Amino acid sequence: ETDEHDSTTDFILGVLWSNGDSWREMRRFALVNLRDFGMGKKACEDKIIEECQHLIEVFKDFKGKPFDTTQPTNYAVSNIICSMVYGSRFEYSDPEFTTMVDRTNRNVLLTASLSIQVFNAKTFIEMVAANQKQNFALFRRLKETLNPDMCRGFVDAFLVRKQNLEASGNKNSHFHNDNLLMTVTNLFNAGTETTSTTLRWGLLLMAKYPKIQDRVQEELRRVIGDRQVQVSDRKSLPFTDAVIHETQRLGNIVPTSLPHRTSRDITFHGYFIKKGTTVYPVLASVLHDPSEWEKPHSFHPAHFLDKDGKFVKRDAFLPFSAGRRICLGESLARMELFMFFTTLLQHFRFTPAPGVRKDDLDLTPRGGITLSPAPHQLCAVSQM
Ligand code: HEM
Repeated sequence: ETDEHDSTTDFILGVLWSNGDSWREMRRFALVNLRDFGMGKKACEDKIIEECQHLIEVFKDFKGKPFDTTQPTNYAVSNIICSMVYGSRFEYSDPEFTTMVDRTNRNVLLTASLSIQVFNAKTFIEMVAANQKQNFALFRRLKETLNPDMCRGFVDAFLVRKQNLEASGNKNSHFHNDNLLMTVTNLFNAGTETTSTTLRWGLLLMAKYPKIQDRVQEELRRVIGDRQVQVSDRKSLPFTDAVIHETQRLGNIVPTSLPHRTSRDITFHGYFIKKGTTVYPVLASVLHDPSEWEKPHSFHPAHFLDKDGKFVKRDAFLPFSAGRRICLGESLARMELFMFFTTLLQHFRFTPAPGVRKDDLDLTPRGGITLSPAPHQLCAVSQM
């Protein structure tokens, strides 16, 4: 009964994609088109494989010296959603791209707590406005070169639909410039920081727990060897799959999901909740539930393995939330996490910076709308 997002969501995402018919139509259009542009399919797998190579080059350039993984990981992950939305990836040296990604990343951190939200509201709004300006410039360029018979990405598909509706005299549709901006911003924001943060948790956990990293790398060597990992390999990599799931479970990176609003009066677990009340679905109540998990607060990949080492699904694994507003990008995020994590672990051994003991690697999350690792550096020691 909480299909609606609360208006705080608009503030957090910097957009107005919250409720009613507009949400329904935009969500449907985004899903259909992202699938057309590869979400969950081979085309997307190929894009991720290409992006992995760019990310590997950046990691290699550090030559095993310690570095902060945030920016390159953000850029690589963001490029996947960019290629679906705008129709092309960007170079990591392109300031038009990097400033947009960096601003989004900063804005997520600015939402750390309510008092900081108020304090930072001006900076937040300025950065949202700057990203909007850049998006309008990108839309303009795409519009100038639009070919209705060959859509390059989501923006093209939206513009073509808008033009067709206008040509048929429909002036009241949801396909207007504001909704284009909102939907693109939603996809860009939701599709970058979440997946990148999860991936960085995964690398940090590997440096912190080298014996688990050993087992992942042993499995990758035994099952894959030197060849490129493919999505279809997942079922043959149960330990690695369990590590990725456990990273998402323990990481609990979207701790309060997005604020929802009850669409009618309801009694839930004996509590009366009035229509229109803001509800925060606290995902830790399932992800860290002591009645569901043997070691709720430890990194324990065996949560997802049976006694024979086979992968097992768990009902309380809900990092993407649930219900009608469940994460729209779940299949994309799962594919990205699997492909990026396995490819990086094939190529590199992740260790703490020299002089830092693995026990000193801090797993206390840094707050915000997402929970990310505290600032840290890792060494990526080349294995191939
Ligand atoms: C590990 C990565 C990710 C996690 C943990 C995650 C988690 C979530 C969560 C918890 C929500 C809120 C659901 C609710 O309101 O109950 C959400 C919404 C959403 N996510 Fe994700 N997400 C991830 C990646 C992505 C990606 C890659 C995309 C890109 C397409 C994406 C697009 C969205 C959108 C558009 C919504 C809003 C859906 C709506 O309001 O109808 N997410 N996500």
